[in-house]
Amino acid sequence: MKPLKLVAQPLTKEAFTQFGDVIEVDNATHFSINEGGVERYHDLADVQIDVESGGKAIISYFKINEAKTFPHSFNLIERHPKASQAFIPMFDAPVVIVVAPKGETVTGADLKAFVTNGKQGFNFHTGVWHMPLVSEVKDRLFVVVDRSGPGDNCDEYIIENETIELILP
Ligand SMILES: NC(=O)N[C@@H](O)C(=O)O
Ligand code: NI
Repeated sequence: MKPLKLVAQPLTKEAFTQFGDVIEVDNATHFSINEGGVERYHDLADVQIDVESGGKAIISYFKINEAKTFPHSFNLIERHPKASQAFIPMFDAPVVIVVAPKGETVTGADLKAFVTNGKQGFNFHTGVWHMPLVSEVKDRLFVVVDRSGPGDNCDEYIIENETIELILP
């Protein structure tokens, strides 16, 4: 079967709107605090949590235990039906992500790959399909803002009958 080759496009707020938020200082609302000693880049992402059903926002670190080789073949994607999930890299290097619009089925044609500019994080909105985090470099660290609480918050989906290859730009 001919693989579907996914080539990442640059991550921009405009291109990512239907999937979530881009976390970056460029063009962000910002103001001086602490008597001018600190600049606050304010309200960069919409943290969506199902507090009404017992969910709460948590902050975690994700550390890459296993570097992936690229092109990276995958066919499993996932979504979080109860909350958003933000990733903030603790390093200055591009990160490749793959998303697909909300919905009950996904095909390879629905997938979009993005690559950060090395100074961006990203926040998947509730229910947005995404490839689980991968990196070509071991030990990279990410701050992750997502949810803990009752019930399952991770739906997995296998894209059938397609071989998808994610290519590093
Ligand atoms: N499983 C988990 O917490 N991580 C995934 O949700 C992911 O998007 O990497
Ligand atoms: Ni996830």
